[in-house]
Amino acid sequence: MSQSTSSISVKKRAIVLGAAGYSGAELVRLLSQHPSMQLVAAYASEGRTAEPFSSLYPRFQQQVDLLVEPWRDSELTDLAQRADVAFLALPHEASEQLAPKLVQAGLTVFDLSGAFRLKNPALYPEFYGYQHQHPAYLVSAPYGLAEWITQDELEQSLFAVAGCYPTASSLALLPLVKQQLLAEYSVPVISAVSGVSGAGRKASLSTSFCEVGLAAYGFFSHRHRPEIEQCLGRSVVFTPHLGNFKRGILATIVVTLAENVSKAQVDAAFQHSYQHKPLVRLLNRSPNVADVAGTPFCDLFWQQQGQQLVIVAAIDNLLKGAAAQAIQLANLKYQWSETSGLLAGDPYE
Ligand SMILES: NC(=O)C1=CN([C@@H]2O[C@H](COP(=O)(O)OP(=O)(O)OC[C@H]3O[C@@H](n4cnc5c(N)ncnc54)[C@H](OP(=O)(O)O)[C@@H]3O)[C@@H](O)[C@H]2O)C=CC1
Ligand SMILES: CC(=O)N[C@@H](CCC(=O)OP(=O)(O)O)C(=O)O
Repeated sequence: MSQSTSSISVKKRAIVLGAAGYSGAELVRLLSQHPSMQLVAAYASEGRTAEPFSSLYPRFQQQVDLLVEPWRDSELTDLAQRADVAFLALPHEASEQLAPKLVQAGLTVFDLSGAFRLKNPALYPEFYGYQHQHPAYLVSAPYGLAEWITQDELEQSLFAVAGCYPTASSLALLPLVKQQLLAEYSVPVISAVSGVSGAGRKASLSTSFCEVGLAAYGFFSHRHRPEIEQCLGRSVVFTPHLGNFKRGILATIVVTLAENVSKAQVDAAFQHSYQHKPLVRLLNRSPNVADVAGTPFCDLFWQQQGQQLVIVAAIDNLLKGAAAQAIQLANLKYQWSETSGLLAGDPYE
């Protein structure tokens, strides 16, 4: 067997569902350049006609040559003979219906939606507006926060990739929670600003150019609050904001430390958590969304005064908060380099 044939034969064959959307488009871009995965098909909703990816996203002309086809459940027939891995960038309810079918068809599934993130099915009606139909998968699907996932969890076939605001918030807070550095009574206060791509590509008045300024929303009621609380095992106050920029999230988090926690202990908690994690950068200056937009990194910074600690986290919502984290999880699952396919060829302008 020639070298090129043998290297092609070990590649995982990937499909993307939701490829016409913002996070799906990032999956298509990243998978097209991934050394160990081959993107074999990309799908949008059933109502569409097949269209070149580069006509949906003209900046990819002469870079990504692929047809985005309408998804029909008939694709499930013999799918395992054509693909190994599915990345879903779909609305939550569509993912909830499709992911179990894809797993049963024999594929490994990385789901970017919130459909499998919450362990408690009773939370779905309140925070997602529907009754969960597949609670068994809520139990088995690992929560896909890549820096904190365990080897045992990586054995599973369905991954609930962490949400965008929760990725920034939990990466900032978990080192302190794990080292028990927070005051018992401290309720972390998370204020986070997202760019408009966080709301998806579909047109809506509230995200149109002339409407977006800078405003808070979702007070106490956003579906990411229970997700962050589940990840940390403690209550938080979470207030998202929509800002007038395209992509990125900046989360500013205020906590109260336990008595007598030193700066050295706080520094050590972050160093210990992330010293071997290539996609978390610990900064000695305040992070800027401009420095992470178009990258798979989470930038973290903290400042302490007595028992008060402010942590700032910045990510690209579509990358570390979605597509890049899904690929990072696949890299970990298949024991490739954690950053494989994530750092080269960044076309963001
Ligand atoms: N945007 C972000 O920052 C983040 C998004 N996510 C999650 O990723 C998912 C996708 O988000 P986003 O990219 O913003 O969404 P978009 O609205 O930009 O794209 C959604 C995609 O899903 C397709 N789709 C919709 N319904 C169906 C269906 N029933 N069957 C098959 N395909 C369907 C759409 O196809 P068509 O265009 O043909 O309608 C489109 O391609 C969501 O669950 C979101 O919560 C996660 C983290 C961050
Ligand atoms: C700006 C904006 O509207 N953001 C979305 C969250 C982004 C997203 O799609 O959420 P997941 O990460 O859970 O998938 C919102 O507030 O609902």
